[in-house]
This record gives sequence, C-alpha cells and structure tokens, in this order.
Amino acid sequence: MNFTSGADVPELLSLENIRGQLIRLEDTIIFLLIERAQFAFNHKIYEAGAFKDEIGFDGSWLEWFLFETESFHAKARRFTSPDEHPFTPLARLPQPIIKPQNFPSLLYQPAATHPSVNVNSRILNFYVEHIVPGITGVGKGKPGVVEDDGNYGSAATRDVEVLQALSRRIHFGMFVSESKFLSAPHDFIPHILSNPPNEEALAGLITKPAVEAKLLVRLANKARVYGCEMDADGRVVEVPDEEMGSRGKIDLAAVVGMYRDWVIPLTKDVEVDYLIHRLDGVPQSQIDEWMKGKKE
Ligand SMILES: C=C(O[C@@H]1C=C(C(=O)O)C=C[C@H]1O)C(=O)O
Repeated sequence: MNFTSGADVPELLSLENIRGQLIRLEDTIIFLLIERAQFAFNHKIYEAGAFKDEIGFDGSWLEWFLFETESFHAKARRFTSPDEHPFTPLARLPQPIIKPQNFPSLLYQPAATHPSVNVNSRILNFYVEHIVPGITGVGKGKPGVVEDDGNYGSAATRDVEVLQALSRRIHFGMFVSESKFLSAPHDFIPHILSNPPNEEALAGLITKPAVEAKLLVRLANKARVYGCEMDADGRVVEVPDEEMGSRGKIDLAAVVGMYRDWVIPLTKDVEVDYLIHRLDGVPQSQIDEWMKGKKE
C-alpha cells in the first residue's frame, strides 16, 4: 500500500481500499508463481545444511537467500514499512542506512508487533511443503517431470519473491482487522475481553464468505488468462484447465487451492490474533467510550 500518497487515515483504512490492495496482490502473486513454476522443485534448496560447506550457513539454501536478501533490503529501510515483515528475525538484520519515512499511524502497535501476529514461519512451511511441489508438478504422478534441474539460484530467487508477496498479503489481515474493529468496536470488545478471548466469535465476525467465494472465482479466471499460451501470431492456445499445469504456465488448481487452503485461513488467523491484542494497554475510559457506541 502507498502510505505516503497523501490519502488520510480513514481513506487508507477503508475496507474498500484495503480489499483493493488485496485484489491487486493477486496479480503479483500469480505472476511470481508463474516465474517460479519455470524451474524444477529442486528439493535440495529446502534441506537444512545441504549447502553448509559452500555457504557456511546451518539453514537451507532458501533460508540463506532470505537472510542475505532481507539483510540488503533492511539497509534500504524495507522493514520500517508497516506492511513488510521479514522471515529473518528482525534482531538479526542490519539497521537502515537512511532515515525511516514518516508513515501515518494506521495500526495499533501493541497488536501489530505482538509475536503471535507474525505467521511467516507458517507461510514458509506451507509454501515449501505444499505450494512448490504443486506448481512444479511434483508428486502428481505425471510422466517426465524433472524434479531437480540444478537452477538453485534462480529457483530460490523466485521463492524469495513469492514468499515476500505472500507475507505482505497475509499480514494485510492486520489492516483488515483494524478497519473492521474501528467500524464497530463494541461488536469485538466483549469477545476480546472474555477470558480466554473468544477466538471463534472473533473469527465469525471477521469472516465474509461471499468475499472469499468471489475471490476464488476471480483468481481462477486470472490464473487462466495470465497463464495462457499464445502462438507466434498472438492467438490464445486453448488448454483445458486440468492440463494448464503441464501445457500452460501455471496449474490453476494449485493457485486456487493455495488461497483456499492456506492464504485465506492464515489471513484470518492474523486478523483474529491482531484483535486478541487490540485492547492491550488501552485505557478503560476508551473501552467504555467505544462500548457507549453500541447499537441498542
Ligand atoms: C480480508 C478479509 O477478511 C476475511 C479474509 C478474506 C481473505 O483472506 O481473502 C476474505 C474475506 C474475509 O473472510 C475481508 O473481509 O476482506
């Protein structure tokens, strides 16, 4: 999101603006997945210690790529932006070499910075375990699938780009939650203050099935169009959905399944975890004020 566009806080935090950002991120994620799908699974780059002698790093080749890339980006103040969350622990990254930008205060910081709201380790795990095999055709019993093409640098470079986009998308759940909370704080407060917090009730309040259903249809259509093949004359080569994975640029089922089974559920986990900590340190007078606004 462009936090320095001059738009005011209510405009930046409007659910319409935030949903527009999430829709735009669908394009980014689909195109980055198409780029990663050009290379083989290359399982070795996800194995901890597989390149220890070469890189002097205990983690995997990919985790080393993340560390080196995020170290460079941290110097350029990437992680001072409220919608950026590094996979490498922030304490291990260098300080920015230029002063941070003045961003408007959009999120409630005690909630936004609570460790439970950062789900990058879960994102990395589902991506390696489920997404990369799916988009590279591994484990589907297809004949002739190359599982290791030796393009370890290219594959990891694409992985870092996909992971950073997925992390932005999923942690956008904080902005969604802040927007929904401020629009009806009295609906959320009783469930946040119950002991323990009523996570099921909070999840019920933030879940919008119609929005999710429209997303999955839109996503399949985008992946079908963005991943289609064209002949030299620019004519679309018609490919059945089920053959897109082997003949097109991307496996439609893998893209839709990723959002359905991982991206949306993790986004909602971020929304709920953010809400659970939304009242941390908030004065009782403010809570009372919010509750006065309760619809009778
Ligand atoms: C992001 C939102 O919150 C929830 C999560 C969604 C998602 O991850 O795409 C969509 C709808 C809601 O269930 C929203 O309401 O737009």
